This record gives sequence, structure tokens and C-alpha cells, in this order.
Amino acid sequence: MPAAHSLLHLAAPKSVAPTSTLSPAGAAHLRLLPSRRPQRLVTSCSSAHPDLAAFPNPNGLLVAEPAAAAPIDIDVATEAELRENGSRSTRRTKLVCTVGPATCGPSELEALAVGGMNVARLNMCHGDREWHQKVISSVRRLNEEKGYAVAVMMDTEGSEIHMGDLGGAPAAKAEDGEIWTFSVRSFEAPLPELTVHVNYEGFAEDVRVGDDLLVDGGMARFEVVEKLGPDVKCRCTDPGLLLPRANLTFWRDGSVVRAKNAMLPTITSKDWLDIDFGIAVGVDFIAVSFVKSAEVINHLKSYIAARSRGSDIAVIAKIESIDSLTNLEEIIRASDGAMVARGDLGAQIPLEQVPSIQQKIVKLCRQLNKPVIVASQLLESMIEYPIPTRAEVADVSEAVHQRADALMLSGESAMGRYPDKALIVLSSVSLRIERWWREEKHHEPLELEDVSSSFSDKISEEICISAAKMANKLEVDAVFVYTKGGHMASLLSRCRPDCPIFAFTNSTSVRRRLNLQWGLIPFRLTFSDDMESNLNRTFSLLKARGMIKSGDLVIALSDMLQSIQVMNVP
Ligand SMILES: Nc1ncnc2c1ncn2[C@@H]1O[C@H](COP(=O)(O)OP(=O)(O)O)[C@@H](O)[C@H]1O
Ligand SMILES: C=C(OP(=O)(O)O)C(=O)O
Ligand SMILES: [K+]
Ligand SMILES: [Mg+2]
Repeated sequence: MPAAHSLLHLAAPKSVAPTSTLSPAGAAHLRLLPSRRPQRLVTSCSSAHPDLAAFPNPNGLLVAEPAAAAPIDIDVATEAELRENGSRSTRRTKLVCTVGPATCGPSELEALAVGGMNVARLNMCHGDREWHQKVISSVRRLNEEKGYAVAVMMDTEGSEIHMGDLGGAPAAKAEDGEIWTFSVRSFEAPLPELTVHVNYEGFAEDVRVGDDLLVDGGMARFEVVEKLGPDVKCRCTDPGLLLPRANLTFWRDGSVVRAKNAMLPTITSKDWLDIDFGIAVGVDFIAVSFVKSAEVINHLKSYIAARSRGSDIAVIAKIESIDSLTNLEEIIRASDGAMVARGDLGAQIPLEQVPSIQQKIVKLCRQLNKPVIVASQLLESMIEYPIPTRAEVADVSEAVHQRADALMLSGESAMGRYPDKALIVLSSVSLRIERWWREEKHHEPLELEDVSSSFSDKISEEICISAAKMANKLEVDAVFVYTKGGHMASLLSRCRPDCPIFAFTNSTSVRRRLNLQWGLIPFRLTFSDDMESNLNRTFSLLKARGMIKSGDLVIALSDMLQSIQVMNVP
């Protein structure tokens, strides 16, 4: 059995990363290679990248493109993976990491990139813009200096009801029977004892005595016992830990109460400021929290189009509320992708409904050719422990098996004790399940509905479907696609072929955006309309770096020339 089939090698390129395997019993055995850890660039979270000191740049042009463009951009982790294991063994499922205090420093970010992070997510519920700006500049520097294509996703706060930040305390413990005050008054730190601030003005008005108040979907539970003006007295009925800015929902007669804040805009005035910031610094994705309708997505997309001067920011709809479920298809059609945001979703609908809804959303996104992220609590226990539970491994496996584009870490990478290990678990489980699925020939017949709106698009779509079928039947080593805007690459990704898709694009921002999509290995390469010279150039560049070898069987497509070529690498 070639080395390519050992997870020890697959988990991450062996020369640069922590390596891992999952034992039969499911425990992650981790071997960190300290001497080979990525070189530290800067050690503290607080040193800003000088390039961004000038934010906001009125031209919104902080999306730095490399000054002297290399012939081809590829990161060390992917290069090592291809060189050591061959293209067929690369990971197809993409990984999104929420960046927080545990991972905001340049060296921690680099460790995540080495471990396979494809997208860095910034949750605007937490931290100030200055903090986020530093993280973005660190990610950008990593991309520029090490060839990574780590995309940045900004996730809006939205108009959810949540607690305040506990006056600076990291957490507070609510014990059974204690009477807590949830108040809309603001307090100076430190807060009075057993008191939390609630961000939504109408809270005291909307709740009723007898309602159940759930913190973070049930991590702690209270019963409303008395209302005193701005203060709501609640008795703790399920003790638990209260975390800063934890989400609050209140329930009456077995269902969640859609408070008056449901009438508030999905994108608040604070969110618009964050979005302006995101446009100015050139984030790649904006994930919109608590989307209720397609309108808000259309509105945001035209807002971005009017302000971002051609640099395309993709809009991801977070499916996490009851309203988003009723308008699911039109929301996804309007968006550039979706997130199954199981955290809040599970606080709004009965938990036992979440798995079938996840499956439905993943399927629908694939039909509509929109990348989909499965998020929240995939490895929740790893916030505290170095190994996941068996149930968590099964949950990750299920999402990989559903062929979701991406899996996301939240608290595990933002503030957990083992961010790198959590990433290794996602990566190892993805590789294992993907391989199992290929070996068992589990790929379903391609019964994808038409997504194209024009005849020319329809031709591209059919070419991709045929190319993917051929790739599976001929057992090719890779499909190469030359794509300017990325559309052809995403149509190929949608077919979920057995082999990886090498996506070549002229643009560093398209390259980053493609990094969210299943099975794509995005490269930045300057190419022409002449396919023959593109291919010869690519073959020699990739061969010289050991990423492909003579005799490899390749299918090549391009969005300039609607054709399929099959050839052996010379
Ligand atoms: N930028 C940040 N600054 C501080 N803490 C953060 C940040 N991002 C995330 N966190 C922490 O990680 C936890 C999990 O992240 P996430 O799931 O994105 O947020 P939330 O719990 O608000 O839904 C948060 O509750 C918070 O404690
Ligand atoms: C991803 C989610 O959103 P957030 O972490 O912003 O609450 C979620 O609710 O699952
Ligand atoms: K958010
Ligand atoms: Mg949420």
C-alpha cells in the first residue's frame, strides 16, 4: 500500500505540519513536530500589518495583489500534499476556521493554514474592528508570503437577542434555583451580582412571566418569574455556564417566541458599518446572520456591487432561523452560498429536526450550484478536550458523506484549547470518509437539475457533467480547468468527481473564493486563450515542482474554449 494511503501522511504535509491519525477506537493520536513548526513571523496578536494602517482606504483597494507575480501561486501545504501523496489523495472537503483569541496571532494563523484552513471566519459579534483588521492583515500577509489562498469570511452580528459581555468576566456560572436579573439597563463594569445585560431594548416588554429563557439554545435555562420595569427576574432551572454575548431565545408553549426584534432589519446599522469595513479591506465572503428573505441578500449584493469596484465579494446566507426555512429556496438562489448555522437553528427549532434540515439544505445547494458550509458544534468537546467524542466524529463523517463543500470550526478554533488538533480531526475524518466513498464507488449517478440560465452556460454545464463522468470512468488523476471568473470550476465541483480539480485562474481573489468549494485546488496562473500553450506551461511548472508527473492522465477544460481534452502528461 503506497504511503498515500496512510492517514499519517494525509492529515497534513509531513514536512510542515502536525501529523495525526485516528485509531480504530476513534481517538486522535497526535504527533506534533515542534522543530518543523512553521517559522514564526511575529509573535503577538497586537502588531498590526503596516499595510493596513491606512484603513479605511477611500478607494477600497487594500486587496493587495502580489507585487512581482510568481509564474504560479500555490501554497506549501498543498504542494507538499500533492508531492507526497499524489493528487488523488488530496482532501476534497474544505475547512473554515473561526478566528478568535486562541488563534489571532500570525503564528497561530499560520499553523491553521498549514493544517488545512481554507477560509478564516471573523465573527463580528465579538472583537472590535481594529482587532479584525489585524487578523485580516495577518492572513493576507500569509497569503502573500507563503502562497496560501486563505479566504476571509466576515460574519455579521445581525439583530439577534444576546447577553452583554459580562463586564469583562470570561464566563459566569448559573446554579440551580438562583434568581438572576436580565436587564436592558446598561451597567458599568463590574456588573452587580447575578445580573446580565440584554442587548435588545424590547426584551422586558416581550417576555412574559412563565416563559422559558434559553441561553445558547439550552446551555443554561431560566424561567421568568417577575418583571420589574427594565429588569426581568429569572430562576435558573438548568444550571450552566454563561459566556459573554451568549445568544438568548425565549420559549412559550413549546415554541420559540418570535419577539418584536424579528421585525428589526436583518442587517443592522452596526452591521452596515462592519460591511463597509469588509468592503474597504476586501474580505472575500460576507456571511449574513439570521437571513429571513431573498430581498436582504439582493440588497446587500447590489450595495457591494456599487461600492467594491469590481472586486467581487460573495454573499453567504446563514440558515439559522425559522423564517429562513420558509423561504429557503429563494434565499439560496439569491445568495452565492449558504451556511447551515446549526447553533442558532437548533435554538429555534426542535433539535431532532436539525439533521434532516441540514441534509435538505446541502442537497439544495448542490442542485443550485452554491457552496454550502456545515457549521457549529462539529467538535464542541474539543474546546476543552484534546480528542473528540465518537458522536462528533460521526457527525463530521455525515457532513462529509453528504458532500457538503465545507465544515466549520467555531469555538473550537476561536477560543478552544486545541484549535490545531480540532483542525486535524476535521481533516483526517474528511480524508478517510472521502476515500472510503471512492473505494466503495458510492458516488451517486449524476442526476443534477439544470442550473444554467443561458445556452452558453448550458454548454459549460454539460461539458462539466461529461468531463466528470469521463474522469470517473477513465480514473484520471486530475481535471484541469482554466477559468477566469471561476464559474466553470464551480460547475465541475458540483459534479463531485472522484479526482481533484486543479482550477487555474488569473485572479488571486477568484483563487481565494474557489477555496471554499468542494474538490477544487485553486492555483493563480497567468494564462492565455491558447489552450495548448496553457497546458504545456502548466505541465512544466507543476512537473518541475513534483506536483504531477509524466504519464499522469489529465482531462482539461476551459471557459474560453468549450471542449474536453484528455491526455497524458508528457
Ligand atoms: N473575535 C473574537 N473575539 C473574542 N472571542 C471570540 C471571537 N470570535 C469568537 N470568539 C469566542 O468563540 C466563541 C465561539 O465563536 P462563535 O460560534 O463564532 O460565536 P457565538 O458563540 O457568538 O455564536 C464565542 O462565543 C466567543 O466566546
Ligand atoms: C454559525 C452560527 O452563527 P453564530 O456563530 O454567528 O451565532 C450558528 O448559529 O450556528
Ligand atoms: K455572527
Ligand atoms: Mg448564529
